[in-house]
Amino acid sequence: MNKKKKYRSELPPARLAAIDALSACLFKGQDIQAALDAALTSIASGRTPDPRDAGLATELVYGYLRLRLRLDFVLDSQLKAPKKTPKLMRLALGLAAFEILNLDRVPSYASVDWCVDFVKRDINPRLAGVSNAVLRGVDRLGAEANSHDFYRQDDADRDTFLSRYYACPAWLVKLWRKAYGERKTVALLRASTKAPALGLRFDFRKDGARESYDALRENELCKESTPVGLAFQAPCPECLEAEAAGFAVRQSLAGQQALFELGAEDWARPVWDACSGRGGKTLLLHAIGGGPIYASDPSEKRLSGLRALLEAKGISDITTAVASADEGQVFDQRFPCVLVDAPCSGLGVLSRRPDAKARRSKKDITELAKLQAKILDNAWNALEPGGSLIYVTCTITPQENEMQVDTFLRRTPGAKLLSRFRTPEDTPLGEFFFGARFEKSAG
Ligand SMILES: C[S@@+](CC[C@H](N)C(=O)[O-])C[C@H]1O[C@@H](n2cnc3c(N)ncnc32)[C@H](O)[C@@H]1O
Repeated sequence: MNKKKKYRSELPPARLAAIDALSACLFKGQDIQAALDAALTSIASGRTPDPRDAGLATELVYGYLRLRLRLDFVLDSQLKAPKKTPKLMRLALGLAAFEILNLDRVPSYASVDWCVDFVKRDINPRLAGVSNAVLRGVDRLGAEANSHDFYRQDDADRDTFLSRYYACPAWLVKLWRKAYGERKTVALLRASTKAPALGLRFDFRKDGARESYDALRENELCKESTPVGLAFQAPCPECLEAEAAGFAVRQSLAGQQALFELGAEDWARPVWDACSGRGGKTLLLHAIGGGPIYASDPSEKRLSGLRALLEAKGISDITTAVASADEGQVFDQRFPCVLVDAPCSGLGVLSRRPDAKARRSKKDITELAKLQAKILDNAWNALEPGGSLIYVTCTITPQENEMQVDTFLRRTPGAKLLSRFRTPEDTPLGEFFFGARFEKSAG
């Protein structure tokens, strides 16, 4: 039997799934959640994966991605030839270093063992000794590797220090410091290194859901609420029960807050949700104000997810269409309210989508800002006089947020800014949304 195959089957399942998912994400550009789902299905040979393996693999993958640049700096301090290290070996070492420095319940020797065996059997036997030495070195560093001083020992400038310590690409640190200043940047960076709050949205049409919401709001782990949602510092058994009973589904509370802050409870119907995706916000709007709602998205896959939900819930007053919203008329009518939950760089939700740190570049922001501007202009054309256009992003860049709003107002006669919202920097939710509400003059 091929040695490589033999060892892969011996690698602890959660580590195997984590390495496969991270390789697919970082080396082949796949979406991390899709890659993790595929890896977990594969280790369970197509069956439902063991929940403990799935839980550990998820913690490893997301924890590693949140701290990847910091872990790389730690590895570089221990490697004699960092640039010559094969990328799969660096990934395995980084994952093991993450366990050693951040997971108290995993003994260091266990992390060293699986990683050294993996390097020996799956990468190159001659690199096993180096791997062992590097990980022992990381273990000796201990708490020092999580201290500020470790990342500025070479008199690194402030941007470099922040980039290393908070594991964030230097271009983004620079952009945030210039646009938003020191305090806000550090708050954003700090949030990006931690898991976000668990957000739930309740479906009060389900018997028992209201009681579950009321009881859970009193739970000590509950951090914030909206009229239909709650956020928890960490998943508690009662929240998981509420999900299992069908009372609630996961949905970012920061995203819910943005809609409520922009007056979602009063938006006139019918609403056109022009970037509906799988319909998280479409269903929230339906829950608080009913239909009719028109939902469209260019992604057939995402929209079919929404259609399946509508069928399962027996909702008939949401009409769907696969369509881009950046040009032409999608539905054959005008609307008193249009929601543009825009495609964006996602830099406000790095805690939930840490793969964006590796995938996004400065150039993407310019491209996305152009697309957002086109969608805004086209949505404006579909708006009735006196109607409201709502613009929402889950990112933090001036080009996609404040500047986007300002330039839209400048080039659009009859547009008035009614309100603007930004998730406060001291939010306990770990995620940041931006939104604006425009009104079209009635004349
Ligand atoms: C932030 S996500 C929307 C999330 C969704 N509203 C929800 O709450 O679940 C942005 C969406 O914009 C869609 N999109 C990308 N390009 C678009 C375009 N040209 N016109 C309309 N939507 C677009 C993406 O497919 C994606 O589903």
